[in-house]
Amino acid sequence: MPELKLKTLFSAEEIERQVVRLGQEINRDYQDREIILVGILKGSFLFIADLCRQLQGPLTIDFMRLASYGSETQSSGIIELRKDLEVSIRGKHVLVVEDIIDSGLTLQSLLHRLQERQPASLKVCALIDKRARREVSLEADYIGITMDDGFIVGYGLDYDERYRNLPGIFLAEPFE
Ligand SMILES: O=P(O)(O)OC[C@H]1O[C@H](OP(=O)(O)OP(=O)(O)O)[C@H](O)[C@@H]1O
Ligand code: HPA
Ligand SMILES: [Mg+2]
Repeated sequence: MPELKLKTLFSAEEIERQVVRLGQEINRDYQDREIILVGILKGSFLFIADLCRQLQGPLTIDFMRLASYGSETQSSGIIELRKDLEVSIRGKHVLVVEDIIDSGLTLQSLLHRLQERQPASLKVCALIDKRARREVSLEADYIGITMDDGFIVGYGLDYDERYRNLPGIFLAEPFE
């Protein structure tokens, strides 16, 4: 695979500022209500690790693994469930933690699956909201950073499984 040419879009410091702000908003809204944080693997692993350390109320953490991009830069449209939750969410306050909402297809499939399990509430926190390629009209309840089009990597986001470990978020220039 050729090396991508990367341009800094959001620094680690900017991401940290947004994670702290999101934590404050979530703390204010949930107060002492217990949350089940649902991280969507793999992309959200760094975001949920940082976000959960900003949260002050009682919470538990579980993960789902959904995938549709593989080695492409556009959604295949087929949202594959590779790992389900291990806990029941019935009657619980669920907060989904996503790294990015792009076409919206992953979130649409996810919310459909989770709503059927009758949680007390179901909200979404997304670090990145990329609106240019949205195919379904969905909004997150908590949004870190909004951006225009362009394929990004870093802070959990990959291209063909690489670059997830970068501390900031970068624009992959060949895909602009
Ligand atoms: O709004 P969408 O167009 O559906 O895109 C968003 C989803 O795509 C990516 O997952 P991916 O399929 O790449 O799996 P990964 O998290 O394991 O990288 C990303 O982590 C989101 O879950
Ligand atoms: O821009 C992106 N980068 C990495 N993964 C993604 N999944 C949806 N959009 C993106
Ligand atoms: Mg991916």
